[in-house]
Amino acid sequence: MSILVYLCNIPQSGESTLACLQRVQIPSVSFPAAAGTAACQRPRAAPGRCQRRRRSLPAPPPAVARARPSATAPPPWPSPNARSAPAGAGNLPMEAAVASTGSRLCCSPNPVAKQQRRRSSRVSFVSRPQPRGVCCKCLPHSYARGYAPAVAKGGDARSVGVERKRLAVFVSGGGSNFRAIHEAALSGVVIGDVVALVTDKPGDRDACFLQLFGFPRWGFDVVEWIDAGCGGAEHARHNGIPVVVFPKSKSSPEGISADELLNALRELRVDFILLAGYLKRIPIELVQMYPKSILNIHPSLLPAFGGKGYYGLKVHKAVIASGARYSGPTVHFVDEHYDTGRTLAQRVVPVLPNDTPEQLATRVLQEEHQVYVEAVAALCEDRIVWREDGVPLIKSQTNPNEYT
Ligand SMILES: Nc1nc2c(c(=O)[nH]1)N[C@@H](CN(C=O)c1ccc(C(=O)N[C@@H](CCC(=O)O)C(=O)O)cc1)CN2
Ligand SMILES: NCC(=O)N[C@@H]1O[C@H](COP(=O)([O-])[O-])[C@@H](O)[C@H]1O
Repeated sequence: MSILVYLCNIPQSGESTLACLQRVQIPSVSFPAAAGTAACQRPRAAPGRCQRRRRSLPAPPPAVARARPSATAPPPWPSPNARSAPAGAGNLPMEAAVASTGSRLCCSPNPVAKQQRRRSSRVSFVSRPQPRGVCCKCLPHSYARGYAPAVAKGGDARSVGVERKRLAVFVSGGGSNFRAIHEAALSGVVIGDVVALVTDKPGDRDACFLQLFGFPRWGFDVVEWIDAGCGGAEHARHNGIPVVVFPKSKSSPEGISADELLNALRELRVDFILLAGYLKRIPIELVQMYPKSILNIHPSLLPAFGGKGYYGLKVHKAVIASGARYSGPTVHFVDEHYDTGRTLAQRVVPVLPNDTPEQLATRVLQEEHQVYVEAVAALCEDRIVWREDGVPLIKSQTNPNEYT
């Protein structure tokens, strides 16, 4: 049995390998791998040279093979007429009454599903410092329990007693929202760690850019291109974050199946999934395994301009063509359909009379980076409360009686 382990020279000048691994929160592992699992993505632009080394490893213990998550159906949304959420319906005991609305609030997410996801991993792994830093790569269902992430600098009183949440971010393109979330996690604004980047576009920058913005933008400055667009997977590789390719497709044959993805997320002990410009539908098995635990950011004021066909510049073109005077991003929980999950947060920006789709996209994107980080910070601090009619609210960090 053998896997490819790519060793890269990640350490910065004068930095020890271990310090480097702690800085980028990268596991230093070599582990058994099951045959035929998706290969990891080779880092492309890592600072040092990547050396490709084939190693033979013992076959994985049988326990590692294809353990399947037992997803539980999500609790039914409480009926608007319900006096209170049904017991055990995924809501914790009432948290408080909100004077302004007279409604009652409950907590989430569903502790039962969360407990199931946290079932101890049966993966054993051999962890030893690599001679020259480690690029990454976990093979999906044999991923070793990660290196305990270093506590991000900037941790403050908010983080005392709050367990750092483990985040998987899904991207298809440039990844500016992913980078904003990752930077917020490293700075301590978000009490969590990005432990995986999932993408359907692991590295084909042209296709990814075309995909997201729907047209070629050849001939403009490459730096702008990288900054503005296809870099989600690149940023992950640069920062030692494992990249998982999902789904499998002709353009990404190394991708994994939905079952393998569920397994990988459970092995990674992921608490929350954050979609950030991901263009594929999240399968219902994943939605059921992560009730009230998957967020998405959409670049319009949902429910307007959402659903199948509404992504990237297509959204902004439709907004401008409609004559709408305002637009803005929506952060919402994800259900099995495109953009129909419960809205959690929105920001508003003006649509100017001579706006081009690109100009509006830029204005909206600036707000996305802020509102998504705020929503993810609230999610990681358990500050999301669910009104009895099923509307999620964000409890203020400073005033527990204030909600948005
Ligand atoms: N189960 C869910 N999956 C996803 C959701 C969701 O709300 N529920 N959100 C999308 C993100 N998104 C809008 O925010 C979105 C992405 C893509 C599309 C779309 O029409 N896609 C095309 C295929 C595009 C491609 O593969 O290049 C399509 O399905 O025909 C609409 C909305 C992420 N997943
Ligand atoms: N319907 C989904 C959709 O259109 N998502 C949008 O894709 C862009 C991704 O940018 P990023 O890769 O720079 O974060 C963002 O504007 C996001 O709202």
